[in-house]
Amino acid sequence: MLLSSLIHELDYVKLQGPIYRNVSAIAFDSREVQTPNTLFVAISGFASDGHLYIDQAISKGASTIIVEKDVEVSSSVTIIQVKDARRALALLSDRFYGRPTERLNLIGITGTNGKTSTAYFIKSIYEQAGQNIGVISTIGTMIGDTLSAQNNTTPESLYLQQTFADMVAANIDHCAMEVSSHALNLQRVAYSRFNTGIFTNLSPDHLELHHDMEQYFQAKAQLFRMTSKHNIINADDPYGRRLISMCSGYSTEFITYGIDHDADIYASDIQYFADHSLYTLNTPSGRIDIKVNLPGTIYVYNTLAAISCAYADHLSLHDIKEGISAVTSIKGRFEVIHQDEDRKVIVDFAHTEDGLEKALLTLRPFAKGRILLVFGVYAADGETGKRKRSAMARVAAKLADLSIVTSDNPKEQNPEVIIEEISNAISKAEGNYYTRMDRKEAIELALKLSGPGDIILIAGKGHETSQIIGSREIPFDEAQIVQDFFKGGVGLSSGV
Ligand SMILES: CC(=O)N[C@H]1[C@@H](OP(=O)(O)OP(=O)(O)OC[C@H]2O[C@@H](n3ccc(=O)[nH]c3=O)[C@H](O)[C@@H]2O)O[C@H](CO)[C@@H](O)[C@@H]1O[C@H](C)C(=O)N[C@@H](C)C(=O)N[C@H](CCC(=O)O)C(=O)O
Ligand SMILES: Nc1ncnc2c1ncn2[C@@H]1O[C@H](COP(=O)(O)OP(=O)(O)OP(=O)(O)O)[C@@H](O)[C@H]1O
Repeated sequence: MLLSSLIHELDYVKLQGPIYRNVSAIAFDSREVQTPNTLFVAISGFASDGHLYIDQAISKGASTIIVEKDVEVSSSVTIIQVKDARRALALLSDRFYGRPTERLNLIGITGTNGKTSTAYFIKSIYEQAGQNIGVISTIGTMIGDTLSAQNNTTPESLYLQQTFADMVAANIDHCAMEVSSHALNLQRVAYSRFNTGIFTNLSPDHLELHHDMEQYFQAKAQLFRMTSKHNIINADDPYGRRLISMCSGYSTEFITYGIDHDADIYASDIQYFADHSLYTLNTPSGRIDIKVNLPGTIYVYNTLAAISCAYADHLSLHDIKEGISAVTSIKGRFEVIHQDEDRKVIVDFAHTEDGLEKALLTLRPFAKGRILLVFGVYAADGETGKRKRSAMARVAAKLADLSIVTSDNPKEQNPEVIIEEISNAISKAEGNYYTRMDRKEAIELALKLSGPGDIILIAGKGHETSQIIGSREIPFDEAQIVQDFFKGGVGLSSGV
């Protein structure tokens, strides 16, 4: 593509060098520059600075560089200075890949918890209605039956636009994607054309980036100014109600869903069972009975979010009902990985205090024996990390009978310090706990200590198949550990 066309709508501060030159690829990481005539975008990051790698990018073939700062390079290289390199990257990626979201019904899902499951419920409903739909989520990107892994919940704009273009090429008409608050603040979704935005809920998370709940809320709220057709909002969530007031001033139509408050789309007559829930779905165009094959209130909410989206897109109540009941499990979301007459072992991605509380509350009414919880708290720096660890510890102390405190993804932090902080907080809240730094040993200990009627909840890593300790990523498969344990049949006690 010709650089002059690519930068046609780019708002730049300074331009130096030829613009009638070819752009063969775009990169924002010098290590990814592979071909001559690459356009390299230098991003001033949190940990490093892309401007430091401009020479490396040029030596590998970059001939156009987007910068935020003054730099000196050879006159054969085109330098374009912009105010915000991440935003420029998003614009250029959209144009480079042919504005793919003009040809997709793009549905963005944001909120602290429930984004992945909402996306999968949406996928199932649209497929039931015979539609082609792609998904971009923490679990990976799904195009057709192919699931590919990605680094972020919401990928950087370059990869995102490339994925949208792949979806268009595969004749996909709809895309349900998770939109993280990082993505909104860091311009990853700028220039993506969202038809629909969905808000699930807001509770403390990612405060290392957003500092406080107000900033976190404002980050999420940006999505609802980017939508052209529908804003779909959980009316039972306090931040959802704030968002409803904000959205009532926008031209985009909004639809509310909920259980407790008046909402356009709501669930009534809810019956909870150990492995599913039943409810009556009420919409302005009729009622229908719904079966959700994942237990607890959270999946009533997540299905209502998905249903509201399908309803807004005029899908039938019949397809909605069938699509919801066709979801029998979602990887790492309340996934039962072992069940016999004595014990049930569940892996769940609960990694926030709200998620952990909801997971434990879902289990409690159906636990004939005790609830044994294996959990850690992933690394978060400073006061934010300390606050999160004690909040999750208090939830564990209150709602689990016994916790085995262990490592999550400690990354560069000292796992012993993290575990000590959690266990001190459990102790202060008068909960029961053991500690095992090695997560495999922690899981095995919980299984050994479990007795008839007990439920073992392994929380925090869900679908993940590795653990990050220091800078090393080590393969780690919780389902496999549990299966191996029961195959070996070692050391099961009759309870402690
Ligand atoms: C905190 C955060 O979001 N960081 C993102 C940010 O990294 P950064 O600013 O620290 O990058 P940096 O290391 O300072 O490097 C600056 C620039 O120099 C470039 N570079 C660097 C080294 C080199 O040799 N050459 C080179 O060109 C880098 O590619 C980058 O463009 O910009 C990078 C490039 O886009 C992202 O990959 C990176 O996401 C990291 C991997 C990350 O872990 N992010 C998490 C916190 C995140 O985004 N999470 C959300 C929410 C998850 C949820 O749902 O809970 C998500 O959407 O995934
Ligand atoms: N509506 C909800 N309210 C509170 N907790 C929830 C809700 N839905 C799911 N959870 C909890 O959060 C965990 C993660 O769920 P899910 O993956 O759907 O959320 P998410 O928003 O996509 O999170 P992430 O972006 O971190 O993957 C679940 O395993 C569950 O414990």
